[in-house]
Amino acid sequence: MASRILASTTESGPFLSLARSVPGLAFLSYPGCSTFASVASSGLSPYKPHEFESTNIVRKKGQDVLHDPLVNKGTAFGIAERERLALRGLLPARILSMEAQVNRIMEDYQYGRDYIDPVNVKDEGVTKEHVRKWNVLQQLQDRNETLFYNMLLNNFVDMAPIVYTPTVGWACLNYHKVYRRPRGMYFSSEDIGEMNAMVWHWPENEVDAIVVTDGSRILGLGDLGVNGLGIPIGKLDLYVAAAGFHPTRVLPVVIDVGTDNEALRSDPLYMGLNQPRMTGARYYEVIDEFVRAVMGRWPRSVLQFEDFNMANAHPLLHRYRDHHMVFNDDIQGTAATALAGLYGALAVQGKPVTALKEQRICVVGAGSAGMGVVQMIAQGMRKHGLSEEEAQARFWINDKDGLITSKRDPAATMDVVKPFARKVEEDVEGERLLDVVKRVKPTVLIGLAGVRGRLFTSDILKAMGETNEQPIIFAMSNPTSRAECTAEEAQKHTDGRAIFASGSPMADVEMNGRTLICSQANNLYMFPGVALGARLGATHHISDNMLMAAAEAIPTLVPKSDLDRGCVYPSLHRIRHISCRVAMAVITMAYEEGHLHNPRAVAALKQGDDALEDWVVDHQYVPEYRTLIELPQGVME
Ligand SMILES: NC(=O)C1=CN([C@@H]2O[C@H](COP(=O)(O)OP(=O)(O)OC[C@H]3O[C@@H](n4cnc5c(N)ncnc54)[C@H](O)[C@@H]3O)[C@@H](O)[C@H]2O)C=CC1
Ligand SMILES: CC(=O)C(=O)O
Ligand SMILES: [Mg+2]
Repeated sequence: MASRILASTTESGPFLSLARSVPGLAFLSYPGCSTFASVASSGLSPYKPHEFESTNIVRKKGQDVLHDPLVNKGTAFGIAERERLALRGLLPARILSMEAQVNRIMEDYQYGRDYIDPVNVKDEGVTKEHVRKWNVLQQLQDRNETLFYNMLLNNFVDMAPIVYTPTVGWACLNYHKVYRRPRGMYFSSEDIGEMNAMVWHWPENEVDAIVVTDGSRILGLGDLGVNGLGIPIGKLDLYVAAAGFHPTRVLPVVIDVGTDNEALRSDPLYMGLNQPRMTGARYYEVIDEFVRAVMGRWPRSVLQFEDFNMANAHPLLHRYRDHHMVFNDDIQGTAATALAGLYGALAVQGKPVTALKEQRICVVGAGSAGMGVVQMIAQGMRKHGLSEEEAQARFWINDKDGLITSKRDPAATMDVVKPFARKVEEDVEGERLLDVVKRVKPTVLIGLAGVRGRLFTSDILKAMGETNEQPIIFAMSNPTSRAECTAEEAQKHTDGRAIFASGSPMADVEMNGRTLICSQANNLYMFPGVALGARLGATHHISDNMLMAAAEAIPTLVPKSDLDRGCVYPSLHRIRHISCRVAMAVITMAYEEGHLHNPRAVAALKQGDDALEDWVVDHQYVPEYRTLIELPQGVME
């Protein structure tokens, strides 16, 4: 071994002379330093000019390569390097040239975040202030996750709209421009046959929660391909902050099967496969292999499906839900959230939960979210005594072609919709929303269509106000640009009598000296706690009854004083507590259904609510600094 070592990151000037003049001195420069050390120790001259050309050979693997600025090439790593350096799965599929990478950074260098189309920013209901804050938090997350989560948890109401909707929508639209380093895993249809090996490139042996998207329906923004990864990242930020999952044990994933978004595909900065979206059996083959691979390595993990398009969302849920702890947030999380909100709204009206079965409910949007909501509310109505047919008859469902009736072509109607199609004598198939509202006089109007242009027009809102003392109006589409109406519009056209909630946060409305509350009807009330309950309880799967129990838990957390102000949901200031209660509801229902497989959860449950709550809280990650070194006994940190 060399007895004396000189280390430097530069190879010039005085260092080189010194290296040459001292016999036996090993000169360490990066990379390729080991060559010098061994040359020196062998007794040969330490200096051979060509050896100062770095050897380029990297001994690291996986994330250690990506996180080493001296060797990292990011999306420019070629296929062979990705293979040999265990990078497959850690980078998006498309290989970018250095020139493309330069262009991405140059735009930022020249114009800052302003180059990211300010019109687009405004259009999405996101301000420049949102973008600035997103940037600050994203950089912090890359530097220091403990600090990031400490801030997010302690400023949840202020910061959730930055890491989550609506700003996350903007981040997804611009992901190919704002991308700086990878986060999470990337699988693609090119990886068929390789996924079982690729999952081992992820450095963590323990993963408790995975959120996966195929980017096909990102919020109401459509097909964004791999740009959609922003959503699993944002959701898992909330898993950590809101529910207390450990940040090293959550895994965001995007599955790249191409995109039908041609503008994105042809953008030189886009990082996904340059192919149309894959469909049919081959698509399911990709997803099956992915599920097998992640569940093979992390069998105790919860797997949340997020923002899959309508054609695949239901089939995928049913494909896996009996075999793994799988749930679809858009179908089930949204459904439980909407039901919880309806119970909350009834409480605001001073009515009992049983009044659910008296509601006439008009739903706009018959996709994953809309039909999930309809099914769960119907299940709630059945619980309160209605037959299946009676419950179905309390819904009027509208899609892009208007009111759905039994006259609709069955081939063009999803199976989940058919039982709710109006069974009518008169021909009202395709009736316009305004006419439906005027004719039916619904007590509840729910929007989950996800389209631009306010679907709840002033006439529709006025009609709701004319027939209801306190109309219940939930404009649940995200992000803000896709909401069916604003809180202000809802209140203005109903003389301030609406019980209103929106999917993305909106400000309360000041009217005639009163503050009219805008609640946030978003599945963030559900998914962190549902996953926490399932993971802690080892529930094997996630049943509809568990989600129903979670939905019923939420309204009990709204204090009377908040109900009097018109709040439909508990305050997000208490998100940890809310997620804990949701987790407890899931655990309790799992026990009743015989699916609570963690004996410690069973033991806590049997000691009563307080003990169960303490047990759940004990398992929640707290973002505080802990010492990272072993200290001798008696030595304080
Ligand atoms: N607040 C929340 O927690 C959640 C909100 N959402 C939002 O719901 C929206 C829809 O999501 P998915 O159901 O998954 O989408 P989807 O694509 O599965 O369904 C959209 C539905 O809207 C209908 N539609 C389209 N244009 C319409 C129009 N002009 N009038 C009436 N209906 C129309 C379509 O026919 C389809 O039935 C998105 O904006 C999404 O962000 C989804 C999940 C949770
Ligand atoms: C909130 C959510 O999951 C969505 O808008 O898709
Ligand atoms: Mg979603």
